[in-house]
Amino acid sequence: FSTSFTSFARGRRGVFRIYSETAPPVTPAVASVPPFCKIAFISEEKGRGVVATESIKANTVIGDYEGETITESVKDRRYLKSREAERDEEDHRWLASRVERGQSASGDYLFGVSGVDAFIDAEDEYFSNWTRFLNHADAPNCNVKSLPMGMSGKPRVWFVASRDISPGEEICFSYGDDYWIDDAEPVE
Ligand SMILES: C[S@@+](CC[C@H](N)C(=O)[O-])C[C@H]1O[C@@H](n2cnc3c(N)ncnc32)[C@H](O)[C@@H]1O
Repeated sequence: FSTSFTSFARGRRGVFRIYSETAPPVTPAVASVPPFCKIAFISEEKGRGVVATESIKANTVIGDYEGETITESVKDRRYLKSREAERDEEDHRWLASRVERGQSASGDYLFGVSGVDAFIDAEDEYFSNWTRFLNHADAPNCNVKSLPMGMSGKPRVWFVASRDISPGEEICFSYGDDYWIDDAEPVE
């Protein structure tokens, strides 16, 4: 099964700069980082990312992409400007909760899982884990895999090292061409 990474608000980089001048809060996503890597500020363009602190062997499963599992129609109401008017009370509560907790709502952390009407939204750091900080690279050192249903009964998306990774290297995967459709271009 293939999986696509989705962005709805390319160019809204402001959301990534909010924390760049002050220490970011230790959210559950930040606290979940495993011993073999750390979350670090990479650059103004990329924001934060994940850097290996230990050697990681090729084919190591490095982690699962965790977040809120939502349907395509919920995803569209939350993030598409053209569908904003269709938001129901729950959608409004969801947005207010993000704002209250200082969480962005850019739509840049969505994984569409093939074979099922499901997107994993890892934008909210209180409902996701460290893998939300993995940045894109054209020549990545890890691959992404997915299944429409894992042992939890929900879709499963996970990352596997595609080659040996050395301490100090940024851990990245390829978001795919569809992610960078608007004005923004990835940097290496
Ligand atoms: C899933 S987030 C990755 C974590 C993000 N860097 C952060 O600080 O929360 C995806 C966003 O990171 C930035 N990004 C990731 N890889 C990039 C790259 N190679 N070049 C430029 N921006 C990148 C873009 O703003 C993109 O929308």
